[in-house]
Amino acid sequence: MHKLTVDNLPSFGNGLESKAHGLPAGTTPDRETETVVFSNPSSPGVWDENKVLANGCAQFECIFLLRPQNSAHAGRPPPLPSLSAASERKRKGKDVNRLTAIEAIGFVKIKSRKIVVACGGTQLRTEDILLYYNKMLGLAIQPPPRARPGVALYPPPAARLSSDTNIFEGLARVWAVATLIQRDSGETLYGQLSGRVADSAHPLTENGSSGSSSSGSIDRAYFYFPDLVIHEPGRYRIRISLMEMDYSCDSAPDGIVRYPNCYPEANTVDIYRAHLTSILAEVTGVDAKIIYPALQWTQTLEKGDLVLPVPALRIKGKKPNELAAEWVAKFPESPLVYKPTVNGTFLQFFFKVDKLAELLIPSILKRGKTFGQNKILGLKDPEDPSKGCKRIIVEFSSPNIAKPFHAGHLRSTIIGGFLSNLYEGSGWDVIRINYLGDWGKQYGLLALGFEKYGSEEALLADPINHLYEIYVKINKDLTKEKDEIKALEEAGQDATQIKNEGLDEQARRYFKAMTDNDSKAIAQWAHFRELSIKRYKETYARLNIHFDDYSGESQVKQENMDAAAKKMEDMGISEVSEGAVIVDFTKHVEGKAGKSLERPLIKKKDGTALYLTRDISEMLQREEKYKFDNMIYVVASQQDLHLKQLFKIIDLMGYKELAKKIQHINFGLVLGMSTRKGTVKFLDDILRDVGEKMHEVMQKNQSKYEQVENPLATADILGISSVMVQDMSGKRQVTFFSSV
Ligand SMILES: NC(=[NH2+])NCCC[C@H](N)C(=O)O
Repeated sequence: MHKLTVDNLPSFGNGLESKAHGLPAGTTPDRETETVVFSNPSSPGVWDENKVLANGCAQFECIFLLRPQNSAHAGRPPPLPSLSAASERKRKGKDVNRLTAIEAIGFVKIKSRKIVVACGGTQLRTEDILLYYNKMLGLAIQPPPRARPGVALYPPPAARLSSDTNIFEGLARVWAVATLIQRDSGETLYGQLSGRVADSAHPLTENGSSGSSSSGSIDRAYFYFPDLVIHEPGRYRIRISLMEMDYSCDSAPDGIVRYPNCYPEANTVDIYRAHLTSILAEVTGVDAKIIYPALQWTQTLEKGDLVLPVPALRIKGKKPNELAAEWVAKFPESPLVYKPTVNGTFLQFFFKVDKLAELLIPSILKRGKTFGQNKILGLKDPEDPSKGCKRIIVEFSSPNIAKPFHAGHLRSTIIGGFLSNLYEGSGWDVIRINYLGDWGKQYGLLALGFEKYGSEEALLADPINHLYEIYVKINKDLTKEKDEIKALEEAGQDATQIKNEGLDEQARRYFKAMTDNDSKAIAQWAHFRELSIKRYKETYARLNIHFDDYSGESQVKQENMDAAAKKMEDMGISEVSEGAVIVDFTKHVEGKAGKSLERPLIKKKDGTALYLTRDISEMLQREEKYKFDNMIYVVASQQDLHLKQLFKIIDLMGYKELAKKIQHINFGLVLGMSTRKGTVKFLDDILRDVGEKMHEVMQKNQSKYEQVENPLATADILGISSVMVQDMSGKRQVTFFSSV
């Protein structure tokens, strides 16, 4: 961009303005005079309360009489354009000389500092001028002395802003926009003025360099329009409008429509959506409320930054592509977007890049770590923050103690972590729950295994791996026992003794002791659980993930399961089948849907509860404990059926409100997650492996590698990040292959 400083800012220079400024003719105003012309009470631009317009803007104006004469500026005026015979005739017939009369008008609204232009609003139009400051502002406009149709105005119009208060801090949000107006009728002439019609403020400090102000001095800024072209001869006024974006959004003044879901203060793209909506409402004649939600993000940038599917505007009787072409033809010049393009039945919008950067970068700098967050979304009542925010439970990761932390758990951890952060960034109160697999007969078996193979020392040193080793060993023993029983029975021999005293029976009894609250059994189990959680926490911390509640299957209270079972029985949801309790969905849900839900077990013959039984009561417990507004289960799609059964049972039990609040977020499995070493069993191993792989890759470029300060730690972070990013970049429901 052309860079201006105080010294090369084109000066007024031709003496004509001095007349308009009340200075003796022929004098070239010095810089100070130029700048403060409108705050000079004797100048024509004096503030006049009587001119407060209906829209709340005060207007003061200064007419510059422009006649041909030698200008004093250094640059040469551009050559006259060669005019076509037709326009030459038109020009002569209308007795318009080659110069276009230009009038500059400044509008300044002086009121409270509150201002809304783009805030959820519709007002980001070139003709809108809303600058609210609590102190007087001076606006000086320097029009060019000559203007020729079809040739860039020269010297380019520039506007200066001055204030005796500090305006620099708000300057990133101030823009000036040039609009061409028919001199007599006052009509706004879209399409007749081209070039860059909008500019953001360039701070101007006393010493001439851009930057922050020194306190006590007058803050000044300038706006510059280097390439404005008026196409047809005529008499015009150029209006320079100042506008300030207000991203704070705590209130919208009367008359400004707020689209639902429009948060420009949090999301710069919403400024564009609001802006496009106001233009499109005019161009299409469709209600803005229909247009705004129809403007969508694109998947890839070559399709534009925003698209409008034309059929979404529900216009009957015309083909969408014809409508699109019509609208493009009518689309006015915009400071923010290029003319849209038609692609099939879509209108594609491309943002003007320099403006986007000017809007986006200050917003990023200002908001720092909170950039991208929008806490309003999570409010119970967006109009009244005192009512508090909504609460969501995200249940994710949920590994099983003493069993491998497999790829499914990893994906659940990553997706659940992201979801939690997204909700948190959206202002929800997020409760992260890890629902551990920590209950059932297998934990009785694990305790027996520990008696046989365990060591307290090894347990303390590495609980997760040690418990897993024991689990593998004791399961081997169990398989052996089962084989023995099978062999005996096949040989027609009696296997009762093994059945009554074997490992399986002992495990059952041990687990029974656990459910009966036997203190010794419970203490041992709790010890395993605590040590495992401690280690999990350390690993999760490497992923920047934490949980608010380590719940688990063990935490479901027996009395709650009894109550739920009774309720299901009373309501006729469950029934006894071959000594066990089941839910036969074909009896409750008609047709195919009922059939596909199958006939899950609720209680085994021996009266013990199952995975599904525990999930039912756990959900009711969570509702009681957390009084959540929504709950998400992040679980692999392998368990789709389980969760469908769970949700349906809750619905059948009459918890209709609860049933509406719960959601299963599933995902495909990651296949081929084994690694080169074939030793990946736990999250720690996965993270170690990806770190090592990353380190290998880094070493391939030795010269770069040497520049890395702490290569191992860097590789570790890069490895973890790549695992997370790779997961999120793939489609959630797709099963994909991955190998380290
Ligand atoms: N509420 C639930 N059932 N959550 C899913 C738990 C996942 C289970 N622990 C597993 O590893 O398969």
